[in-house]
Amino acid sequence: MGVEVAVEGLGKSFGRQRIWQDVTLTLPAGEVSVLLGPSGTGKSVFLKCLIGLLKPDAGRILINDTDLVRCSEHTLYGIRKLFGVLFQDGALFGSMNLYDNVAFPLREHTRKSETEIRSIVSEKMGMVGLSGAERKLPGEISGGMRKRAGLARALVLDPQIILVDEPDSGLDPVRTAYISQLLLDLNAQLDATILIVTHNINVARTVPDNIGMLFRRELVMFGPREVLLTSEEPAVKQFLNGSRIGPIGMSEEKDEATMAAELAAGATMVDEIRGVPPQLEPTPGLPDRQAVHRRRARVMRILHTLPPAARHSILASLDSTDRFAR
Ligand SMILES: Nc1ncnc2c1ncn2[C@@H]1O[C@H](COP(=O)(O)OP(=O)(O)OP(=O)(O)O)[C@@H](O)[C@H]1O
Repeated sequence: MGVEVAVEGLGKSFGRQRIWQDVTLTLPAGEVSVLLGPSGTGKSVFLKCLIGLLKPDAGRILINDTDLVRCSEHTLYGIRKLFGVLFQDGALFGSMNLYDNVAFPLREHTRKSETEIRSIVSEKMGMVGLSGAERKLPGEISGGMRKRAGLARALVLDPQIILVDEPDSGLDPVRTAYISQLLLDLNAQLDATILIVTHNINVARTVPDNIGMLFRRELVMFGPREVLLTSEEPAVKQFLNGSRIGPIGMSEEKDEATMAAELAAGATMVDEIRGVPPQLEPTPGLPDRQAVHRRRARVMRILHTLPPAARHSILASLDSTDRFAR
């Protein structure tokens, strides 16, 4: 099963530019979480802090009781092996075919024989639907295939935490739907903790168990998907509706005067989308997601702390058996 990642009071600046501060959240073990936020709010910086590529200025990142922010290089090297990362463009080596790209971490970090490597590479390429494409070069395949190859490479060391940076960037809506399904299927098969960074509203609405959002250099909220999807917080509503109306402006945030002028002019969101759509389920034939059962128990424990709309939505999503069992 995946491991929990607890982030406490994290802050990061570059020189005098503060990216975000006081970010506190827990990625529950084995669950799928999404981190949303307008462009430039520091989502990728957050991912890089999680894997120790950037050092936060404040706070802690706890994994298996080790604080990544303060541990030795040696310990960090060990903890990094728990992670699989899919970077935006797949980050493949252009001169290597897909097989060698996917095999690369195994050849670098393990002493496995070429026979063992062949079996792992073909298993992972099969999982992402790329069997048969082993001899292709990254330049010869589509962006969607490159992402899937990057995902296969992220999986070869059997990660317990998978970080995915904008799986939808550069993909059409149909390919985005396929990669969304793939991420959920992988969660069912591996039970790994997954964090997806995106600004794709459909991915946020249908894939994760938990959602958070960065805005104005802070984490606006993080919690069960129902909390953010039913939120009345203006920035969250605006973002989920992809609307110009609200506090998010062209260059991150609007001033009060502009917002007041919009309201005075009677601006409203066109066709506002509300409610909590059903979450994607694993492809038939795959195992159940273990995370669903753990999450249900976890959410029921914190139900009384959640806003009424989220509570209502969670209770409505439970079937009669669940209600009976409570
Ligand atoms: N190594 C770095 N040195 C200095 N500034 C950086 C560095 N990396 C990122 N930044 C700055 O941090 C801010 C946040 O960048 P980041 O790429 O994390 O945003 P993002 O939310 O992922 O954006 P997008 O959705 O557009 O990908 C930007 O202003 C960027 O210029």
